Amino acid sequence: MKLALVGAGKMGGAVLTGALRAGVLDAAEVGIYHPDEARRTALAAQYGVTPFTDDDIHAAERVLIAVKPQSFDEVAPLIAQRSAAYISLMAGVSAETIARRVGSARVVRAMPNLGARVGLSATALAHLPQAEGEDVAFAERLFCAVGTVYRIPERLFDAFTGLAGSGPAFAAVFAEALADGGVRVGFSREVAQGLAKQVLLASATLLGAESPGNLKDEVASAGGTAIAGVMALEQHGLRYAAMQAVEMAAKRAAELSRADER
Ligand SMILES: NC(=O)C1=CN([C@@H]2O[C@H](COP(=O)(O)OP(=O)(O)OC[C@H]3O[C@@H](n4cnc5c(N)ncnc54)[C@H](O)[C@@H]3O)[C@@H](O)[C@H]2O)C=CC1
Ligand SMILES: O=C(O)[C@@H]1CCC=N1
Repeated sequence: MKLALVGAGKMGGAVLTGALRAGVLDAAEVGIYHPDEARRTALAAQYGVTPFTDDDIHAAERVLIAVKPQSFDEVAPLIAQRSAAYISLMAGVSAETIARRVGSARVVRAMPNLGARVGLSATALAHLPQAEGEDVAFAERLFCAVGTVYRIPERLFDAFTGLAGSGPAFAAVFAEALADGGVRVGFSREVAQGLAKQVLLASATLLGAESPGNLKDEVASAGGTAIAGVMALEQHGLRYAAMQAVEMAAKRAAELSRADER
């Protein structure tokens, strides 16, 4: 079972590392492809796998595409072959488009998030009919190694990208803003950032067992401090801003699906 990774960056690297660690992939059967020889040699050494040449990529049984959507048009002819299965985690590039460009309809589409680095990705999966069976089962094992897999219709991928794929960036902005608030009320940046992170970690863990509304109600006592803060968030439109963030990110994913807007 030879897997070629094309695009060993932040997301491709996270999935590869998690799958090797979980034993879903055997390092001896994985290669990293990059057209630049020095780059593929360095990346392969970094992950303890094989550097893949043009010949190797054309002999691979499966190809994981983890380049930027904007690079796909340039990368597709380099990796195209009829007998391979392709798993893509690119935002906004449809399974049909991938199939057309690589010449194989054995295509599985995934949308993970950076939670993959810590085994907590929420990953969407969808596939073309030709990838039914072992191809999609393989993709499911791969992404289960880095978190939880959700089988959803491909028409919901842009929405999933807006909320789950992009969400860690929104949470990080909120963490940064909380830390700024801490600095404003007198803490050093270092202390404020540490406190903001711990608050989000504790809240995320608590949210594993209860709804967001309940958690808010448990913290916000009558006439207390938290409800005063919640009122400030509402006054300044945090809820609207968060909803718009998801909507705009989903819209951008839809734009990316049109080659001329990538
Ligand atoms: N970063 C994130 O949180 C998420 C990213 N994604 C998707 O993952 C994909 C990659 O994103 P990142 O990892 O963030 O970007 P990145 O820039 O870290 O990784 C892209 C990698 O592709 C490599 N590359 C470029 N051209 C290549 C070629 N011709 N052959 C082989 N490798 C080549 C680059 O050297 C780079 O290491 C994107 O399509 C994005 O939509 C999906 C979900 C979340
Ligand atoms: O490139 C991005 O912004 C995103 C995050 C989710 C998928 N790709």
